[in-house]
Formats: sequence, C-alpha cells, structure tokens
Amino acid sequence: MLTTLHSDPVVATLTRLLSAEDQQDVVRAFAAAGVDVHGEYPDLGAAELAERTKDVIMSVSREGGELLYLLTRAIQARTVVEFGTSFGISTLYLASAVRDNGGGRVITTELQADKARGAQESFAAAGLSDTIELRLGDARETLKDLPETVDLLLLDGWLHLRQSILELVWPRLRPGALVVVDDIDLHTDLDFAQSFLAHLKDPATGLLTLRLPVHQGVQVCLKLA
Ligand SMILES: C[S@@+](CC[C@H](N)C(=O)[O-])C[C@H]1O[C@@H](n2cnc3c(N)ncnc32)[C@H](O)[C@@H]1O
Repeated sequence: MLTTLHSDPVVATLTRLLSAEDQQDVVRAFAAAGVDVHGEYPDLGAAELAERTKDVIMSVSREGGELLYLLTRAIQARTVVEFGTSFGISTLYLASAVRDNGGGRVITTELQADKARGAQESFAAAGLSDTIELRLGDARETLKDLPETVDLLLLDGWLHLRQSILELVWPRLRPGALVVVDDIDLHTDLDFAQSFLAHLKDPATGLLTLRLPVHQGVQVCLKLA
C-alpha cells in the first residue's frame, strides 16, 4: 500500500531537504551564526537566536521522522500541533500521517520569516499545503488559539521554552494524546532541561513517559487522563 509518506512528491521533497542537511556541518553552521553549541546555552532571546540560525537545517532525524509518522498513524491523530517548524521536515512527516488518517490539520509555528517561507514552498512541493497551517511568530502567542482538541504535540523549538509551550497547549490535549519531545539528550546539565524532564516524569503531571534511543533522544509521553 502506498502511503502519502512514500508518494513521489513527499519523497522528493524530503530527499531534497534531508540531503541539504547531510551536506551541512551543523556545529560549524552554528559557530558561523555566533552560537557555540558546545558552550553555554545561548543567552539570547528566542527571536535573536532564530535570526542568527536562520540558515541552519536542524531537523528531526530520518528515524525520528518515521517515528512521528508511525505514532501519528497509530493514534489516528487528526489535529497535530508542532512547536518549531524550521524548514518543515518534521511537519512533512506529521502531515503525511494526518492525510493518511483521513485528513485533518497540522498547526506548526515558526519565528523566523525566511524559514517559514521556505517551509511553505516545501509544503506546496509535497502537495501537503492543505493539511498544514503555518503560523508565523512566537509560539507563546501563535499557539494561544487552538482547536478544542489536540491529538499530538511535537516540541522541537528552543529547549528553554518547551515547558511553557507544553503548559500552554496542555488544556487542549485529549486523554490519550501524545507529546513528543525531540533532542531530549541535549543540554541535560542545565537547570531548565532537568526541571522539564522532571516535570514530564512527575506522576502529578499526568503523563506516562519513555525515552527512545532515536538520534539525540526522543521522549514520548502519553497523556493519561
Ligand atoms: C530544531 S528546529 C525545528 C526543526 C523542525 N521541527 C524539523 O524537524 O524540521 C527549532 C525551530 O524552532 C524555531 N523556534 C524557536 N523558538 C520559537 C518560538 N518561540 N516560536 C516559534 N518558533 C520558534 C526556531 O526558529 C527553529 O527554526
């Protein structure tokens, strides 16, 4: 059976984007942007950090993307929210799954305008524009207005904002919804990363959570009630 993920326009678009990422040295790209990924977590505002890294492709891995497709299909998600579009690679995996679930919407949000424009072009090339709503701006504003029920949330924007975005979207997440956090292994020595992980694991939060050894760690969480 041919899935949307394996259809020609989606394969061609993902191949183009992922090949460009393969050719990029991400550490050098960050350094060129004035951000030392091995140093302190950059003490810059979200917008300044997005501006400086506007040419850096920093997507989910291929395996991570396939995991997103699989999870979205498995729970038959029709409404998905993504924090951090970048060039739209993860969005293409999510939207392919939503289409194959019978249709719905991926609401994704990006702070940096050039990246958002590039992502829109890729969504059109992949034939998935009708399934994706890209909101340009700061997720802390753009995700305030959401559909009544959200089935899956991907947290892939700046690490220090993830807990506040989870809290913003939380009332909309249905029981049984999934929260997927990419790059959970990054900056684990920092306070905000530790307190976010502790929040995910705290039984009082109401999540069942597990780290999967995919790329730089993917934390998959189930909202229990
Ligand atoms: C790791 S990249 C996302 C990668 C993308 N999910 C993918 O797999 O292709 C993080 C992105 O989040 C964006 N971002 C960070 N903070 C944001 C915010 N507060 N609101 C909207 N976008 C934000 C950055 O500009 C950057 O493009």
